[in-house]
Amino acid sequence: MPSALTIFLIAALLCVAMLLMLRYFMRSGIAGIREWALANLLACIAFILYAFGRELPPLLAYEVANGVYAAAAAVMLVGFRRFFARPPRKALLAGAVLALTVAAAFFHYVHDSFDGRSIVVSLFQVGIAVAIAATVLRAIRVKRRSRYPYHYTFVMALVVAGGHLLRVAVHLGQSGDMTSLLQPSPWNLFFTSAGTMALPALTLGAVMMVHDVMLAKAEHAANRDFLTGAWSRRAFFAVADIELTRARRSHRSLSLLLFDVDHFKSINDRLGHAAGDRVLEDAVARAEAVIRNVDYLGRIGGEEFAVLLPETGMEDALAVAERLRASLHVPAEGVTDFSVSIGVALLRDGDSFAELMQRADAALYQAKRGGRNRVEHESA
Ligand SMILES: Nc1nc2c(ncn2[C@@H]2O[C@H](COP(=O)(O)OP(=O)(O)OP(=O)(O)O)[C@@H](O)[C@H]2O)c(=O)[nH]1
Repeated sequence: MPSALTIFLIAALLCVAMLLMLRYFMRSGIAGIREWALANLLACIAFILYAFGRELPPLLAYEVANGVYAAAAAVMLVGFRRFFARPPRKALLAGAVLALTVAAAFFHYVHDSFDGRSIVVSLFQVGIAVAIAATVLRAIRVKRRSRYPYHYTFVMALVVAGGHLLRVAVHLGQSGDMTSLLQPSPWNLFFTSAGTMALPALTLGAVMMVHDVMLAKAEHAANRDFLTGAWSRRAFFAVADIELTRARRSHRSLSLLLFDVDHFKSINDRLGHAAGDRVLEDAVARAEAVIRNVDYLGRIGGEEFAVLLPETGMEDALAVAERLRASLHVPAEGVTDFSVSIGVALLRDGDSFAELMQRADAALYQAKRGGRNRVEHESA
C-alpha cells in the first residue's frame, strides 16, 4: 500500500502537470485560466508541506499547509466565477481562508486535535465545492453545443463536497482514532488519495470548458460575418439546404426575404466607409430583433442580406418583411438614416434553393424599381 507521503508527492506532481497544461491554454486569453493555474501551484506547495509534515516545523506543516490548501480551493472557485463572468468575491474568500487558518491554529495551539483540524478543513472544502457546483449549474441552463464539460464539473464538485462530508462524519464518529494526515490507516489513505485528486479533477473540467469556448469561438469565426455577426454567405447556404430538406420532408412552408440597403453607395461616398459599416451593423442588430430565433439572417453580399423563415407562408413572410422595413426606417442614434428594399419568395414544390433565391432577387429588383423602401413579393 502506498504511504500518505507518496500520495501527496504524486498529487503535487499531478498539479505541476495541470499547471503546465493550463500554461498552454493561457494564450487563449479566456478568463479564469490564470486563477486555475495559481490554484494548482498553491495545491502543489500545500501537498509538499503535508508530505514532509513530520520533518517541517509545525507552523509550516499545520497552519501554513492548511492555509495554502484552502487558498488553492478558493482561487479555484475565483477561476470558475471569472470564467462565467461572475463577480470573483475575492475579499469574502480571502476572509474565509483567513478564518480557516485561524480555526486550524486553534485546533493546534489551544486545543490540539487532528479531528478538529480535519473537520474545519473539510467543511471549508465542502463550502467551496458547493459554490463551484452552483456557479457551473447556472451555466448548464445556457444552450450550448456540448454540455459534457459543464455536467462533468458540476458532478465532480458535488462528489468532492460529498467526500469531504463523509470525512467529517468519519472524524466525528471515530474521535481520537486518527492522529495525523500521514498515518497509514485505511480511512486516512482513502481520504488522502481521493482528496488530493479533487483539484486536478476539477482542473480537468475547467480545461474541457476552456476547450468548449475555444471551439465555439472558432465555429463563430467560421460561420459568422466578421462585421455584422450575421451568418456568413457560406454558412447561410449550408443551413438553407438543411431547412429546405426539412420543409420538403415535413410539407411545411419556407419563405425567404432578401433585403438590400437603399443607396448604400451614396452613404459610403457622403459619410465614409465607417459610417456605411455602422449602417450594416445596425441593420443586422435591428433585423435580429424583428425575426424569431428560429429564423436565419445571413449576409449574402456587401449590403445585401437574406432571412430564411422556416414554417412561414407568404402572408406571414410579407408581414415580417413589412415589420422589418418599417423598423429599419426609424432613425437610430449614431447611425445615419437609411431604408431597405425587400423581396419575398415562397418555396415551391421541386424548387432548389438557387431558384428560391432567384425569385426573391427578382422581387427585390421590383422593389428597387418601384421606388425603394418597400416590400415586393414574387410574381405568381
Ligand atoms: N461600408 C461598407 N460598404 C460596403 C461593404 N461591402 C460593400 N460595400 C459597398 O456597398 C456599395 C453597394 O452599392 P450598389 O451595389 O451600387 O448599391 P446601392 O448604392 O445600395 O444602390 P441600390 O441598391 O440600387 O439602392 C458599394 O459601394 C460597395 O463598395 C462593407 O462591408 N462596408
